[in-house]
Amino acid sequence: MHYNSPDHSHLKLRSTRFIRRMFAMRQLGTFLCFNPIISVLLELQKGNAFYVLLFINAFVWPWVAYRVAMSSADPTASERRNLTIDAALGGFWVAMMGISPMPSLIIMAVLASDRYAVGGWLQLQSAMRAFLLIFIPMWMLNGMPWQTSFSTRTVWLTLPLAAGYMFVLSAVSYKLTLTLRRKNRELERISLMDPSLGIPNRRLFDRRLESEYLRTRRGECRAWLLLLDVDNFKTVNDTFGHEAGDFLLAEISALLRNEAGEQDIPARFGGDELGVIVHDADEVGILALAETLQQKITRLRLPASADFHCSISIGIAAASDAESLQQWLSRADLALYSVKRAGRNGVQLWRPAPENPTA
Ligand SMILES: Nc1nc2c(ncn2[C@@H]2O[C@H](COP(=O)(O)OP(=O)(O)OP(=O)(O)O)[C@@H](O)[C@H]2O)c(=O)[nH]1
Repeated sequence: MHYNSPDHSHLKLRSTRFIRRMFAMRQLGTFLCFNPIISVLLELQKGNAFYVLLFINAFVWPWVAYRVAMSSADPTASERRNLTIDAALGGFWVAMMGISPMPSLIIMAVLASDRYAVGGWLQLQSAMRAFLLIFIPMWMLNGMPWQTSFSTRTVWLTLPLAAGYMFVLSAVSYKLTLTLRRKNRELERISLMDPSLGIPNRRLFDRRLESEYLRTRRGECRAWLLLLDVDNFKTVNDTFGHEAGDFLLAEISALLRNEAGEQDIPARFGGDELGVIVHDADEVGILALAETLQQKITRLRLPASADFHCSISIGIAAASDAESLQQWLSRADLALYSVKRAGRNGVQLWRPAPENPTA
């Protein structure tokens, strides 16, 4: 059974783009090769049949290759075969020109760099094989000529191929590199965000936690960690459904995004647990932020129930009190746990135990 995965149309679009790009490059390449080759063929006084063949290669073959690839069940593989056929055709014309060095070397260089740019060493290997497979017998049948001299006209007609095609090839490669860079950045962003809540995920959270901890140790800022856990979230799911639970988490995340400062990081810690790394604050400021969050979360409503009241427990720890990253995290967790144990809906700041006055 043929199965069209959700990716199918995307893959098809990608191979269509590849074939279109190759079509444009082939049109340009065969056109630029046409002029120096015909110049050498005229110098060698080849028969009319060669001119017709060259015309077909330059102006008909790109269309045939395009049609064949587009109608193939595997367009990319078909286009790769076309690239190998290009090399075989190149081998034929180099043999017919008696290896006239000026156009032959440039044609071989263009064929090699183009194949390598598209498919690396493997594509180049099959192109080289195809080139030699046609070149050797054709050159032998042609009487193994060695055409060492070439006219000024041939030189002038070869120059656009040497300079123009290589420039276009570099421009295409550069454009592809830019696209790849953009996609990499996008992938990196996706891998660090929680897709349903639109805030950073645990991976980014852990990274930033470490950098904020180190900055606090260096005295550059005073970072705090707030861990937030929705109270009785399971009951929300069980009473109003999973979608209502998702809605509530999304609303809380939006609130965290709005209330957090520009340099603070709200993130999903996992499940119904969220966190905020506050870059720089004093104790008064951090407690004020926690209380604001608590009050605003209490005011959230579910679309299905106007009577619903949500509450949240918040544990806080200062990076400056902790001797390690793990200790910072576990102290915020301990503070959160003590709010839960005390009946939920509260804020607890982890503080060092008071010194023993008799000690
Ligand atoms: N809707 C929804 N539910 C989730 C998601 N992630 C985790 N949960 C649920 O969140 C619930 C968390 O439940 P518990 O860890 O028992 O905590 P609680 O019910 O909030 O109780 P306390 O934390 O003790 O107040 C579980 O039922 C999870 O299935 C999510 O992305 N969406």
